[in-house]
Amino acid sequence: CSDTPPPSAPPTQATTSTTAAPTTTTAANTGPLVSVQDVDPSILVEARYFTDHNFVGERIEGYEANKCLLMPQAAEGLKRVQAELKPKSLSLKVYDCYRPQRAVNHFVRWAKNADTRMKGEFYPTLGKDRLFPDGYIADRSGHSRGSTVDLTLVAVPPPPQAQYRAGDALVSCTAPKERRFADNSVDMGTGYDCFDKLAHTANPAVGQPAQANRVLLKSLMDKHGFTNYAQEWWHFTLRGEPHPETYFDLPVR
Ligand SMILES: C[C@@H](N)C(=O)N[C@H](C)C(=O)O
Ligand SMILES: [Zn+2]
Repeated sequence: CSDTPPPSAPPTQATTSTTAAPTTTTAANTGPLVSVQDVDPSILVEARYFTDHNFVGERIEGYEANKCLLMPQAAEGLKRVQAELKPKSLSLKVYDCYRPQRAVNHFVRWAKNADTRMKGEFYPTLGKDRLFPDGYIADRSGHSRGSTVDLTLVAVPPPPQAQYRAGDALVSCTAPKERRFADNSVDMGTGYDCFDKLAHTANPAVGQPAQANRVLLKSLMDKHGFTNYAQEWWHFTLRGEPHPETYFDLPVR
């Protein structure tokens, strides 16, 4: 089954819950969220929305650090997946974890403006006006509930990661791995946040070994309690998540 993002009118504010009592004692106020690297330091973090290398082309509001915050239950699930990957000389790399509601609101504002500077890589075949209606971005995202994560697989030891600089030439995320942006991940058939049918997890047009890599990631995540979103091979939500109705707005710091 898939975690279908519910359609709804764009919220102007998070429903809740910045007032929830903190359950951790970290320096930053992370409410009930924990840093995944405190739970398993071997999990790689490349928080794309903290950088310019994303579909908007600039750092997204609410991301103040290269950190992955999640509910403890979700972080523990990732730790179990990581343990299964270790004998295969593979690691998880997370691209996005908890997403503040203000970041979602930034996406909503961006969708209404005329800027298409990142189209060539991230939505090469779709108008940006289709990204929300077609389900590639949600105006009420599971990420804001703290139990949804975008992630991939990386070989261990991890190859060096290329750095994107604003203004670099863009290559379609649907291009073969050798031509598209040099992510240090294994081949998943498309780049991250590739808003295209080729990113649909079960798309048979994806070649081997990318298809096998998708199956491996999905099956291990499923085994440890996460459900994949059928339109995005990288997007998973914890079943039985602890705050299914709460859209948090604490910054990631
Ligand atoms: C934007 C993309 N990374 C993503 O997470 N999409 C889903 C549908 C979401 O916004 O929740
Ligand atoms: Zn996602």
